[in-house]
Amino acid sequence: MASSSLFQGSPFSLKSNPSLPKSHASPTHFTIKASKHHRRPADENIRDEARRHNATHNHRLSAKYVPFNADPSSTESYSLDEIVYRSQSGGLLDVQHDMEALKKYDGEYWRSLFDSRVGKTTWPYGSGVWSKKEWVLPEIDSDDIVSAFEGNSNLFWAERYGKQFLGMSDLWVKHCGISHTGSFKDLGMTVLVSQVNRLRKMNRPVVGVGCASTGDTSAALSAYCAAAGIPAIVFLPANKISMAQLVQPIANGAFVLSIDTDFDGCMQLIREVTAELPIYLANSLNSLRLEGQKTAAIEILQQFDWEVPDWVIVPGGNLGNIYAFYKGFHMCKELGLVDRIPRLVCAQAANANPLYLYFKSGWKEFKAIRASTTFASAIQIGDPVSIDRAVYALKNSNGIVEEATEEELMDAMSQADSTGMFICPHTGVALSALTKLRNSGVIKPTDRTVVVSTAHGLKFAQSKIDYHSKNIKDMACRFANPPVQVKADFGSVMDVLKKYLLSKAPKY
Ligand SMILES: Cc1ncc(COP(=O)(O)O)c(C=O)c1O
Ligand SMILES: N[C@@H](CCOP(=O)(O)O)C(=O)O
Repeated sequence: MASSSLFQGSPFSLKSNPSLPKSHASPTHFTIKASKHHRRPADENIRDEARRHNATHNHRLSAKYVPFNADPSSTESYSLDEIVYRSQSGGLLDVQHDMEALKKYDGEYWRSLFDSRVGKTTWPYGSGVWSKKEWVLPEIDSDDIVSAFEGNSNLFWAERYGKQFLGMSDLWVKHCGISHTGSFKDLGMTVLVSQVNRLRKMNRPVVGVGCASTGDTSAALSAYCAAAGIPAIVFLPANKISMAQLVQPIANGAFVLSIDTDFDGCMQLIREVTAELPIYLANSLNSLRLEGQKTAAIEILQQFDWEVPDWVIVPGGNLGNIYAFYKGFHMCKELGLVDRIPRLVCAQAANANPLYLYFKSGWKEFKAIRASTTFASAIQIGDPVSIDRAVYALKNSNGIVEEATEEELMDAMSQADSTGMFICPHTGVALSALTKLRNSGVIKPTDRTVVVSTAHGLKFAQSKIDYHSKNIKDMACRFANPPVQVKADFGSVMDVLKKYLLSKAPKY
């Protein structure tokens, strides 16, 4: 157990509430006292209030960049205040936390601290990301944080979908896409843009922030930059993202380049450009992003009262997120919040499946591919930058990779919608993977399974319109539910309604 003295100087220091006996000190006490008796002065906002509290905190926790999966003898590391995306050898980087310092607090401490912050407006902990600040960017001043109180997304019990289509009783959909800009990218972008905000205050040479995107990273980057007054530059593959996604950065005032190439071409260009110009790279090649995204994994455990699900299924494209989930789960295990991690499944569209092919080869040879058009357009990626991270995550979680054809993913999306969800095609990919693993008996009927929904269905309304109008070449659109055209007279309306009600009437 953590001794009470360990709470001193912690983010919820005893100094905040010296009247409490040390044996009863807990993060929760601070919050309860604050919410019951404290009234913010009229001329103070929640940021000012946080600044006043933070003056007593001492930051003993830290994090730095190290080469990803480095040899234990490696001494290469960089401050998070440096602008660096690659290791000396050209490999990926990872954010490494001072685990010894974090381990001074036991699992119960962290569980209570994180639980105590849910549902509050205390800056910045009202965010599902920043409620885990000590594990994300422990050293950033709360005043520098750019947050839309992202995270804390719904974990939806997919009761009807699970029962009707899969014979499952414990199926959940983590709605990461019901968020500020409509995708899980908000979780990572709050962290990256906050760090940029800090760098700019330190007069580091960052004029703007840029990304290549299939539509969700660009939306999140544009919104967070707009909130902070930082220029955003987005490279989009022309005619390959949805209208709703295209209009997001335009509306948020970003500098939008529509480029006649695919995502991989845009990614290559933004890497070259950010090496030449004072533009900070916002794609998940930048490991800062994954620090925010990993909090979705912690949140899932928290929502299950720190019980570990058996499976978590994540749609994969550039492959940062599957590693972020692994990292979040692994940190919870290492720091004693839980005693195991779930098995991970990465789900890819068959039209954009380089990881699946690699997995099927027994991890023998990775080949980048040219991804074909897919309704899951945000994962139309053939040369994922985080391939090494994904393989690491899957190997260390006894993971699996599955794929879904266009028809499978659209049918799964439509079936899910018919049970009250309104999911994106990428979530359809994940649900198809689940169906295959259920049919093959790998996932059992009673296994607690979480499907990660990565974007809001409204961003992909056109794909649903095409499906329900049976307007897709070579697709049966078996679950289409087109509107019935009917004349504007009582008799005609009654006729179609009676027919409908008869088809729905219970058979006794
Ligand atoms: C909606 C959606 N789902 C899934 C993904 C895949 O995430 P990742 O690139 O981290 O694999 C992306 C982006 O790539 C996305 O925008
Ligand atoms: N789906 C992504 C693709 C880029 O992924 P990133 O996580 O590396 O930024 C998008 O929406 O752009």
